[in-house]
Amino acid sequence: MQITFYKYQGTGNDFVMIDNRSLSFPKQDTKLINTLCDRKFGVGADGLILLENDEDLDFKMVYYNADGNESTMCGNGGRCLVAFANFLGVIKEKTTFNAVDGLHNATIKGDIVSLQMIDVAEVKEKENYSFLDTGSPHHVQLVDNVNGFDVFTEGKKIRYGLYGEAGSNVNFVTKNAKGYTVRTYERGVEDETLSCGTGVTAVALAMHKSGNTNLTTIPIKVMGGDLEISFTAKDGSYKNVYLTGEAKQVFKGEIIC
Ligand SMILES: N[C@@H](CCC[C@H](N)C(=O)O)C(=O)O
Repeated sequence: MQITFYKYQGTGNDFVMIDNRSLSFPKQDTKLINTLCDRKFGVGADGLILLENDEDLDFKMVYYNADGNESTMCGNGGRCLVAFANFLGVIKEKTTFNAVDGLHNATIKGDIVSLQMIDVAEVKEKENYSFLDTGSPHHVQLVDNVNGFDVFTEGKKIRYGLYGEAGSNVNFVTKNAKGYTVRTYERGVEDETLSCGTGVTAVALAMHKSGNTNLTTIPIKVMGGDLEISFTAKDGSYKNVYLTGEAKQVFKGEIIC
C-alpha cells in the first residue's frame, strides 16, 4: 500500500498529516501509526492526524498520539489541520470543524492559525498545582526557573504518580516579562515536546484563575516559538478561548507499507 502524507509543525509540535476523506487509511493499525511517528524507524512526529469528511461541518479531525493510540484534543494539531485543510482547498479563511471534544471554529491568515478551544467551567486548584481539561487533561505547576528544570523526570513522575492509568499532560511554568514560559511533558509521546497547544491554554486559564495574572490575552513562550491565548472570564469559568500561532507545512512524502 502507498499512502501520501504531509508533515506539519506548529511551534515545533510536529504531525504526520493524512487526507483520509476516502477512508482508506488503516486506522486500527496502532503499530503502523506508532512506527510512522518514530523518529528513527519512521517519518518522526509527536502525533498523526487524519482529515476526514464530516456530515455537518467542514471536516473532521482524528488525532493519534505518537504511541499509536487515538487520544483527546490536540490544540497545535488542530491548528496544523486547519492549515492542511486550507492547503487542500477544503476551506478558505474561516472554518468550523469537528474533533473529539466537539466543534471548533478557526481562522487562518498566512501561517497564523487561531483556533477556538472548548469552554472551561472548572479549574481545580491544589496547594502547588492546578488541574483542568482544555480538551486534554493538564497538570499546571509553577517552578522557579523552567529553563533549567528537569521536565522529563519530574513530568513523568507526576504523569504516572498522580493521575493513575489515564495519566495527564504535565506543564511547568515560569512568569516572564510579557507572560509565561512553558515546558510540557506530553502523555502519549511520553517525553517533553517543543510545544503543547492544549497545555499552554491550560496554563493561561490556570494562571488567571489563581490570580497570578489579570490579563485575558496572554503571550506564552514555548521551546518551539510563541503562542497567544485569549479568553473571556466570568465567575471562574472561561469562554471564547482562542489559541493563536504559526502552523506550517514542512514536507510531503509517500509511505510504502
Ligand atoms: N500536543 C497536544 C496535546 C496532545 C494530546 C496529548 N498528548 C494527550 O494525549 O493528552 C496539543 O497541542 O494540545
